[in-house]
Amino acid sequence: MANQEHDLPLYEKVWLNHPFQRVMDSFILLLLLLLLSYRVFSSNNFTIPWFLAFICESWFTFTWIVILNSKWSPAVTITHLDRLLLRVPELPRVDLFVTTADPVLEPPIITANTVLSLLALDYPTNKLACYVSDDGCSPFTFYALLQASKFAMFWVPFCKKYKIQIRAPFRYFSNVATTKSEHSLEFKQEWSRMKDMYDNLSRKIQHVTSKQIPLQLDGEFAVFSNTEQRIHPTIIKVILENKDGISDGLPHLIYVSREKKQHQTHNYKAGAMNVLTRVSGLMTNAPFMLNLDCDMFVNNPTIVQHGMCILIDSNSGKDVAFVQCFQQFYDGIKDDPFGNQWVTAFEYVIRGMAGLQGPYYAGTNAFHRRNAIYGLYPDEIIESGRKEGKLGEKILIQQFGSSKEFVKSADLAFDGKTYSSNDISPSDSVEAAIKVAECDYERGTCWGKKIGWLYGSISEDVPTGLNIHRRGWRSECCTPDPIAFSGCAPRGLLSTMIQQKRWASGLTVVFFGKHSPLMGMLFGKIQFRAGLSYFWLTNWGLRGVFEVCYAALPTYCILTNTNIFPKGPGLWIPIALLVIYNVYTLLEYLKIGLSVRNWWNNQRMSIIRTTTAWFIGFLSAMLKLSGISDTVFEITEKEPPTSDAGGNNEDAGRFMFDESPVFVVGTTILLVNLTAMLVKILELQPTHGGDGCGLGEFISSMYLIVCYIPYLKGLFGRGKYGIPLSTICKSGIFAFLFVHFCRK
Ligand SMILES: O=c1ccn([C@@H]2O[C@H](COP(=O)(O)OP(=O)(O)O[C@H]3O[C@H](CO)[C@@H](O)[C@H](O)[C@H]3O)[C@@H](O)[C@H]2O)c(=O)[nH]1
Ligand SMILES: [Mn+2]
Repeated sequence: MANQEHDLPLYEKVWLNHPFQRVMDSFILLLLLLLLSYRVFSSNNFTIPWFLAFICESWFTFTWIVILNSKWSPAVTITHLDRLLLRVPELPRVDLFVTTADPVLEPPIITANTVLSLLALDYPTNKLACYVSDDGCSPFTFYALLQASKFAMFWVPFCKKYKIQIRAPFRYFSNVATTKSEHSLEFKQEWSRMKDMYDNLSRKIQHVTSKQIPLQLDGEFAVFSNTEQRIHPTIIKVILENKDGISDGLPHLIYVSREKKQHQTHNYKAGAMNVLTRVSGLMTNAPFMLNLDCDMFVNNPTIVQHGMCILIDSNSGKDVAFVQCFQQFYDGIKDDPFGNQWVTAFEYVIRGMAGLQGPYYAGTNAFHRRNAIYGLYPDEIIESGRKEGKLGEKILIQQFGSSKEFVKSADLAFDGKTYSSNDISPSDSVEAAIKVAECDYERGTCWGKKIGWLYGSISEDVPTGLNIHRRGWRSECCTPDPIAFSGCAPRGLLSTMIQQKRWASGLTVVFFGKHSPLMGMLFGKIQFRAGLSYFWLTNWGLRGVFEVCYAALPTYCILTNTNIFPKGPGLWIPIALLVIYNVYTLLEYLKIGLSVRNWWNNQRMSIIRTTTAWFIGFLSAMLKLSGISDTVFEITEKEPPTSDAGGNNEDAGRFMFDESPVFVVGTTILLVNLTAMLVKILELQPTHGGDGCGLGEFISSMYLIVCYIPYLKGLFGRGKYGIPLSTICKSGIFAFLFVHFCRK
């Protein structure tokens, strides 16, 4: 009987079928092809604009095929915790990674909450170790973790005793009403005690970070004296150590700030992740790792069990390298005005990828198999060991660096062996760990090139995932109820644009680099459809170029009184496309319970984002690829938890601008279109013998203006709600040049 239970699968994968979606997708594709053939076969004219339109539309058709390919075989995974729990003694160890990089943009209280939610996971605590990487080298962050670890001694038992779901205290206390009568008196008392303790904790952290109370850099903190954010030696501190290996205590908690030297690149988050991988390899060497950004917290305390159901399943889990959970956000502004909650992308595209070789790695909310990160191929594993003969120590040192201790741990990881619980005592390995966190450690090794998190792109997540898929691994989504993790999305237009620009730029570098999906398909084991679905993601920057070009065409036509769209019956093709595409996407939104407003906001933002942030991102990627300037990882600002937890301040959802070049592009597009409208209405168009501009161009230009209405308001807005004068001037010059060039 027991044996039989052992054979039951721990998870199942179910493919979904959406016939309506397939019909609509195909119909839209048909219309696109019709439009293309119209262009080819109409003897109308073969002018440059006509040709450009053809190129752009071919691109859009290709993009549509990519999207349709990604969406067509959606799958969900169903995990069986009950079956896993029959094997509790054999549950594998899991190392938990959190990254933070700036105590101002990422308030330490947020990181502390992430860590608290991890410490309180429903998983044997002797099998967990939590590592925090602090690229900010901030005594404040360290202080916050130290205080949080003291609070954890009360918080974790409280959560487990009362089966609390949300174990990040700031969220728990902000949205749970606990004075309900069904709660016992004992619970209410403990609840208030916890709340007082948490308030006290956050007040202390607040006082220190706001420098109301100066932090003395002595004792535990002495290592932080004489450090600068970008120049300091490695600091590793074991904050909590589960010395007796008890399963219902607290996990290990380790603070890591890798060495930084002036003028030495540190490869941003990818560099931090590789250091965490090595440090944890020395200390606990768990076969699996979970990585979270500091702005995410555990929303489902059983999530590690869910993840393990997939990864240790003896059948279909064998070739799964990582398990990706959706990125979902709390306190999202109503109706998603800046389009950064990505609900439909996860629901349709990423679920779709899950039915192919698997979702891409999104940088956070993912469980990784350690030896896959170390470069193992799935077919090198047989049963629990490694098939091929062992790599010699010499080769391992070449690949993994000169730490003998680390090489030994990597060797164990390759063999699928782990340290026995009794051997684990993180504080014994601090010295060796400091060494592997040094700047020069990676020199000449394969870190960041072939193994670990890959360097070179500021969207390190995508090439890292591609590199894993390239070896023939699969990945899976894990979407339990309640949702696995919850985090904060950028709150304003500015931070959204910074994030979008970074993604587009990083993804473009990937697209043209040696870790591109195409290379993975040609020379690696990325399956055809999976590789194609990666195009959806890696093409974001390129999409910006085509959309800017396509946006310029109708205005050019209006200004010069020419046309790119068919006239007469042919006009119905683009019009039908516009209408049907919009109705179809609207239905997609309604189907998963989103509002019409949400749909429109996202629709509009997709135009604004593509033509501005993605376009600029593409340009910056080109500068990087041609070696002119490097790109930097600009960190998204995270809002500290405030008293008005609903985010109901008056600025929420309002468009605010600054002097960033992304707004110059948008304002230019708007100004050019307004000019074109003016020219049309005042009938200032040149007259010539040819075929003049028609309804198609007019509708396109109007549609763009409607999308850009927030910018139109910004032209007249004041203060932060207005587009800065300098931006308007720059855009004015660009717009003038464009109009002038057209009229010539
Ligand atoms: O030098 C750095 C820069 C950033 N980070 C960390 O990277 C994470 C992500 O940074 P954030 O500013 O929050 O960026 P987002 O745009 O929200 O992140 C998304 O995009 C990134 C790639 O651009 C991915 O790494 C993330 O996982 C993904 O959530 C945070 O934990 C940072 O602390 C570092 O550790 N070191
Ligand atoms: Mn983030």
